Amino acid sequence: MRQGFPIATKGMVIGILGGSFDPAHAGHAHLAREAIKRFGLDRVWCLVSPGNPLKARQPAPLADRMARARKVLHDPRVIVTDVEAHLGTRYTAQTLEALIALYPGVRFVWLMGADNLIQFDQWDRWRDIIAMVPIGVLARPGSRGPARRAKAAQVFWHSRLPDSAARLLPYAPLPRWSFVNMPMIDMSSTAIRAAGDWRKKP
Ligand SMILES: Nc1ncnc2c1ncn2[C@@H]1O[C@H](COP(=O)(O)OP(=O)(O)OP(=O)(O)O)[C@@H](O)[C@H]1O
Ligand SMILES: O=C(O)c1ccc[n+]([C@@H]2O[C@H](COP(=O)([O-])O)[C@@H](O)[C@H]2O)c1
Repeated sequence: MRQGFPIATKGMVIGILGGSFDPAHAGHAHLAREAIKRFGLDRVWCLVSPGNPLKARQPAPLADRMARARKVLHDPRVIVTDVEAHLGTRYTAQTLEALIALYPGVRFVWLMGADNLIQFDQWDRWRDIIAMVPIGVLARPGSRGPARRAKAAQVFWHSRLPDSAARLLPYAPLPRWSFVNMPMIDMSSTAIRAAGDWRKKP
């Protein structure tokens, strides 16, 4: 595998948590651990995005966000990667197409907090994304109700796997998604940024 591309072997089940990670925090680490447990994943790849196409605000430099994410997400099963910068992709549909082609025999699951499901129908080619990989949605404070009423959830309601069957998500026929509840951590990058420049802190 080329430099900058995480290693995966055939048969592995990998959850992909895309995000700005501006900066990474305990909520991300918690989501990754819970996703491994609930969906029976071998690894979680945290894809530190060059920039969310829906966010006008320019994030902190990628290298700073990567360094902080590596500190916060220190778990041997969690890989922090800037693979989108190496692929040259910005939209999730493109990224997934590239990863699926590059890693034959690897099963990918796209992970997101419930807040992302609310605006998922605004993502580029969102219906293609749900046709490409199963989607695991994890509860986030304040977002559970609105996420259930989200357009994507409504349109694909019949494709929802119940929380109790979440371990089947990586293997279920597509389209398939699951919403799992978990003990929630009320943390956000927005709140950390509001408290000051996180790059100046140890
Ligand atoms: N506390 C949390 N609980 C559950 N999911 C979370 C939590 N924080 C972030 N996530 C999820 O992690 C992914 C990446 O999030 P992101 O990097 O945008 O962090 P954020 O805290 O939401 O940032 P911001 O406040 O800048 O929007 C998203 O799918 C988001 O829903
Ligand atoms: O592809 C899109 O249109 C799209 C629109 C909004 C967000 N995303 C992805 O969703 C992930 C979460 O983004 P963020 O900024 O909310 O952390 C990250 O991987 C983004 O690239 C993707």
